Amino acid sequence: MVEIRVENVTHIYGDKIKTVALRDVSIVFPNGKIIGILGPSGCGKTTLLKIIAGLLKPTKGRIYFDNNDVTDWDPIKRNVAMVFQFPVAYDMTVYDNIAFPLKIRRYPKEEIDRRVKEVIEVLGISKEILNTNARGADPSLRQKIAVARAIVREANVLLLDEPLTNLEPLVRVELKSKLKEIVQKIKITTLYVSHDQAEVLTLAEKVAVMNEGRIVQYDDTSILYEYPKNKFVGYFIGNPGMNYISCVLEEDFLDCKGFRYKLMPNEVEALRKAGKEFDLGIRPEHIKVSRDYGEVEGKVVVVEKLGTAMLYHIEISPNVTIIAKTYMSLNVREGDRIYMTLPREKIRIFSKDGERIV
Ligand SMILES: Nc1ncnc2c1ncn2[C@@H]1O[C@H](COP(=O)(O)OP(=O)(O)OP(=O)(O)O)[C@@H](O)[C@H]1O
Repeated sequence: MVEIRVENVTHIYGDKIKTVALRDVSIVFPNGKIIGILGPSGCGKTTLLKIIAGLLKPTKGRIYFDNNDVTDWDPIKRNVAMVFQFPVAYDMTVYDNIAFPLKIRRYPKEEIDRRVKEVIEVLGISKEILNTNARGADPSLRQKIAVARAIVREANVLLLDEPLTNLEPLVRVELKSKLKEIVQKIKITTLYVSHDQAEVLTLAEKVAVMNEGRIVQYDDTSILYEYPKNKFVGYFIGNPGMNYISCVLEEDFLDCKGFRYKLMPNEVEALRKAGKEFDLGIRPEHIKVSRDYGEVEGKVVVVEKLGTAMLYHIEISPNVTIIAKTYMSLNVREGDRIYMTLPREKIRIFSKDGERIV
């Protein structure tokens, strides 16, 4: 296991039609930790993983494993293990599939046996199927075999690119907790890419959020959620994302059209430096809703269910609708009046160019 340092990496695909996939990315992935990479489709997540693995040479910039500059090393020399969305099962027995990386490195037979036994135990692969052909295995078993093959040798880095995406929900939960257990046990530096933010936020210790080829925030999961650096992260993290209400700074309050938000003296000072117009941000689950009282009044325009939660879309002034998420049913219908309380400690304020100020 190693610390991975990405320094000023830019990657451009194509000669005639150019696509800039990464723009001057610098980031450090600490030794032995599991780090998530989140971002919308096409933001450059897979390109970054391929560059770290040595499958792609960056157009510009360097990659370091500890103090070694590995930019010109091939994937084998880097000793990186990878698991992708569509697991590869070789046309051989389950045992041979798992033992493959050890056999090509000419490990002694007893050592191979010992390691295969260890990983099948951790992953819950039954001994009975070791001699069956892996091609016939169902998708969840094939993915377990792919993970087993990745961890059976002492790789420097484990790269997981959407490893659970094609699995049944129950198997996803099982394999997710096994992955966490494995990374904690063998302390391998792991990068985990997924579209599923809930999956990444529960597995990873720290998460890098990407957008348009850049890292926009790299923090502990609770900080990303509570203190998004900008409006993009506030909206991207969360389900649904953060609400934004545009407002204007007056003497010592924000005029949010439907209501006024009283500011503390230090907030007034910080906002004055940044201009006149802002966006007040609040997460749907932090809004307290009531049929009888609250500081902000609105009209329910849509009621929908999201799993066990209720989402109320509430119009607080013409063209301004926010979403409140609650796990209690209030027995309100579309068209009803509703009242909201916005807890001070949960309110964030962003400049018009999207950066968080308060
Ligand atoms: N081989 C390629 N040739 C040209 N453009 C490419 C190639 N691979 C990726 N791209 C482009 O580079 C950008 C980043 O792609 P990348 O696959 O790294 O994003 P991603 O965040 O992994 O997306 P997804 O979540 O959809 O897999 C996208 O605009 C994509 O279309």
